[in-house]
Amino acid sequence: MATLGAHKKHKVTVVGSGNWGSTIAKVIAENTTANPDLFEEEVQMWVYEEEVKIPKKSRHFHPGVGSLDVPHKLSALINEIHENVKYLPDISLPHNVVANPSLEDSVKDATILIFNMPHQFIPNIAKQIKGKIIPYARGISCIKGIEVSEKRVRLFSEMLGEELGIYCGALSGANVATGVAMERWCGTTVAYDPPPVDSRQPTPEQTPGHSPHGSTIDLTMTAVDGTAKTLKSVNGTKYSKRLQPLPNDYPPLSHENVKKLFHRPYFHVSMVSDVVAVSLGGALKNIVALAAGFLSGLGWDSNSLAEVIRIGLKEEVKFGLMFFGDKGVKAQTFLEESCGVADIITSCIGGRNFRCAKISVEKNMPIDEVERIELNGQKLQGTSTAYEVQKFLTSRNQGSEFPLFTAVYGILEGKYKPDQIPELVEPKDP
Ligand SMILES: NC(=O)C1=CN([C@@H]2O[C@H](COP(=O)(O)OP(=O)(O)OC[C@H]3O[C@@H](n4cnc5c(N)ncnc54)[C@H](O)[C@@H]3O)[C@@H](O)[C@H]2O)C=CC1
Ligand SMILES: O=C(CO)COP(=O)(O)O
Repeated sequence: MATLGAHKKHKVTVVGSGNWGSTIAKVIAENTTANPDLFEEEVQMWVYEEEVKIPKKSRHFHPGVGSLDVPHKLSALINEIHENVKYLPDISLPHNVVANPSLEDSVKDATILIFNMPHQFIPNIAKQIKGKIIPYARGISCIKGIEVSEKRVRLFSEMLGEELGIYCGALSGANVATGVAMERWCGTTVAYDPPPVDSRQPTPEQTPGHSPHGSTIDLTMTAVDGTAKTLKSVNGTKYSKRLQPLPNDYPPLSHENVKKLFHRPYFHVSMVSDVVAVSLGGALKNIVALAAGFLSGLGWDSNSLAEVIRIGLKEEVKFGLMFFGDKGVKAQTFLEESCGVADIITSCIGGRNFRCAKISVEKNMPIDEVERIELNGQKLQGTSTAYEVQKFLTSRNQGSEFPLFTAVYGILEGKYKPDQIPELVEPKDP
């Protein structure tokens, strides 16, 4: 897409610096360097500050050098040695990744915000940056989780869009972070489907030939003269305030340009418009991976894991169509894209949820305890998602329609044993 007339560049901030947050900052920083006409080279990465010691097994630890054996601020250490020794050890980060411990400062000038942290921390982060970001900023959520309140379930792309008054897309795929960080080939799916925010002057995001909106757009167009009306909803996402068009002096955020922010030779991006399936696939597969881990812990083999994957995929699609059917979700996205089938498979082979669930059965230990011992501060997303999904299904009396999700919840609660999974997921006679 031509960038004629554009003279500003997008400034990108990654909000989060865990295992995946640091990896995606690396990917993006490589791409801002490769695309200097579109993006400012420096990528800010917000770091939840903590004191860390350089591990003795790290290549940065030199015995006898005293300063290396004392606690350091994580953000300062990242900027000094260009490595996140706690959450992404042994991977060099490009020098244009700049760690920033101040959340407000890191986001203040960004036109593109990449949200990438364990989902339980997002509501608090959204509260802190509300009103402190550029009003026409755009977001991409890399978060694999969902937000559940009393009677509704929200994607984090929706939640961030609504709370911050910006458009937010989603990135998700079969992307165990260490493999991506080591530049081993995989695919990912990016959903980016912003509404047309100006009826008279199409925004640069409206790429010819890109007819993105997955479902009927129920929104009030804004006008260029300032008599803009409030956008009510886009694909069902309610915006608390008017969506601001991206000024024309920025390069358009077309699918082509968004892809340039993420695509690498080792990280192949498929652009879609189905934000729901991309977000839900990433969230729900974490529950499925727990089931696979429980069975693997019993010593059951790949046949059992394949059955868990099959049933899990079916429940993902059903959940999407049942609760987000009005938002343009497509079964095809789950079945064909990395964010669906491929993510379930990798997560049931090598993800943290799988590994910790397996160990919890092998050692007969609560999974929270395994998480604490094994993950060095990284967070499991499947356990909280299993509870959140169950809370939502129970409030609608629909738990029995999702037997695998319900079985995982029951195992976490101690109500069932992992070897009961087969009988729990067996279809009941009508
Ligand atoms: N690690 C992986 O292989 C992948 C993870 N994801 C998803 O990416 C998201 C982020 O995960 P990771 O980067 O792996 O995180 P992580 O599991 O490494 O979590 C640790 C992060 O949480 C931060 N943190 C701890 N306490 C905090 C607090 N009170 N407030 C804010 N931040 C706090 C830590 O500073 C650290 O950055 C999750 O939704 C995850 O499901 C997606 C693809 C791959
Ligand atoms: O999302 C992932 C792979 O795509 C990683 O899953 P875990 O959080 O279970 O490690």
